[in-house]
Amino acid sequence: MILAEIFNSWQGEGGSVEGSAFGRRQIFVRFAGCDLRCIWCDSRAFISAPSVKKWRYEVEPFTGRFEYKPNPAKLDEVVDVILKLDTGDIHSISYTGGEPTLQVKSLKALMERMKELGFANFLETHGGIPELIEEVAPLVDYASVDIKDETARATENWRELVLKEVESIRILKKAGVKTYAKLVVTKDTKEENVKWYAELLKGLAPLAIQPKEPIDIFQSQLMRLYNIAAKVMGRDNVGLSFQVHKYLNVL
Ligand SMILES: C[S@@+](CC[C@H](N)C(=O)[O-])C[C@H]1O[C@@H](n2cnc3c(N)ncnc32)[C@H](O)[C@@H]1O
Ligand SMILES: Nc1nc2[nH]cc(C(=O)O)c2c(=O)[nH]1
Ligand code: SF4
Ligand SMILES: [Mg+2]
Repeated sequence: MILAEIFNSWQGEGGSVEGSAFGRRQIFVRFAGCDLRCIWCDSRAFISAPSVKKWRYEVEPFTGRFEYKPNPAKLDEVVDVILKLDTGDIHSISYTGGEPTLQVKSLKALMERMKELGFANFLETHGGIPELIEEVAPLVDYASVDIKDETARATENWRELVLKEVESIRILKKAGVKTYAKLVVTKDTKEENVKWYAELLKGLAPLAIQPKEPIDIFQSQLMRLYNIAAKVMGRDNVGLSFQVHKYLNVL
C-alpha cells in the first residue's frame, strides 16, 4: 500500500455527535492518493500517490521525530509499526488519507488484521465511491463520511458527489457501522445548500459541522447554518466540530 504516515494522536474532529471518536486516542494510518481536489485540503501533500515516495511514522507520540520507509509499504511492516505505537489506551485505528478507500484491497487486509488483534476500525472517507464503501463496510466499526460542500470545489459534478456520499452513509448504516456525516463550511457556504444536505441526512445519520481551517466563517453565519440543519434534522442530530489537533499543535 502507498502510505503517507502513521501516528498516534487524539481524534481531533467529529465533536460529540453519535459515532464520533472526538478526544479519543487513535493510531492514524494515512493513505496516500486521492481522486478529489478539495481546495482547502490540509493533506494535499499526499494526494498524488505516485509522488509520495516514502511514508513516515512518528517514533513517539508528539515528538515530531519520524522514521521514514519507502513506498509501497508491506502489510506486516505496517502492522508492526502500529503495534509499536500502541500506548494501551487506543480507542480505534483511524484509516484516513488522502482517500483510504481507493486502496480497498490493502485497506481491507489491514482492517482484517487489526480487527483480529482486537482493535476497532474507524474509517475517515469522502464517501464518493459507494461500491468501495460496500466492499469495506463489514470491517468498519465507526465511519466519518464527508459531505463536500459546493465551496470545497472537490470535483466537477458537486451535486452528484453529495448524492454518492449519502448513498455511502446508507450502506454503512445498513452494515451496522456507527456513522456520522461531516460538513466543512466556509464563509461562502450557501444556506440553501445546508438545507439540502440536512434533508438528505434527516433520519439517516447525525451531522458534524466543521469550519474550514483557517477559520473564515463568522460565528453568526456558523450559527445560522447550524440552526438550519438542526431545524431539519432535529436538535440532537447536529453538532459542531473543529480541528482541535491544530490548536493542540499535534498531528
Ligand atoms: C484529509 S481528509 C482525508 C479523508 C477523506 N479524503 C475525506 O476528505 O473525508 C480528513 C478530514 O479532514 C478534513 N479537512 C481537511 N482539510 C481541512 C481544512 N482545511 N479545514 C477543515 N477540515 C479539513 C476533511 O473534511 C476530512 O473530514
Ligand atoms: N488529530 C487528528 N485528528 C484527525 N481527525 C481526522 C483527521 C484526518 O486527517 O483524517 C485527523 C488528523 O489528521 N489528526
Ligand atoms: S477528499 Fe479528503 S484527501 Fe481528498 S482532497 Fe478532499 S479533503 Fe483532501
Ligand atoms: Mg488531518
